Amino acid sequence: DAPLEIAQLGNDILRRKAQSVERIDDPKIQSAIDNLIATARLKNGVGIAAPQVSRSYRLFIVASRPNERYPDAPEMEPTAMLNPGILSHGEERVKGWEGCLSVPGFRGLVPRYERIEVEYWDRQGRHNVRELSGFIARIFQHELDHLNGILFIDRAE
Ligand SMILES: O=C(NO)N[C@@H](Cc1ccccc1)C(=O)O
Ligand SMILES: [Zn+2]
Repeated sequence: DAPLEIAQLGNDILRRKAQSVERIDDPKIQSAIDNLIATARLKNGVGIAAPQVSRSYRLFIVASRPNERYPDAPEMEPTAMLNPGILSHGEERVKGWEGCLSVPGFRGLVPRYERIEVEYWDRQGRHNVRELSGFIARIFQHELDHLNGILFIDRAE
């Protein structure tokens, strides 16, 4: 579970469309999940996506918890989300501050949907459909962008 090197802005892997995960029970996928959780914790991140540790898979971790940058972040168990997607969203967008472990030294005001209905497969291979809102919805959208080669600076206003 050694924390992994985080790709920085300018690294081409951050601009690629990541590949769908075919076999969730593949030991390579399961160890990537463990490494991502360890890396997010070490870097005090509230989320992290596989392309950021140079694994171009459609996989990220959402691990919201209060920290000095986001003191009112909700607490949740770090959750691996595989082959995620947004099924529907409300009209309302809200601007909020974001940063990125791959873009150190920058923060930006980014508009995100306030409420989204999402689907993803968890690390046990179960299909999940959930309604997300607020900061957790923001993290999901930030991480989903990473799987499509989009960074928050592309959206910051
Ligand atoms: O770079 C990442 N994830 O890709 N980590 C960001 C995630 C994030 C997302 C949305 C709002 C604030 C912060 C972090 O600072 O933990
Ligand atoms: Zn990021």
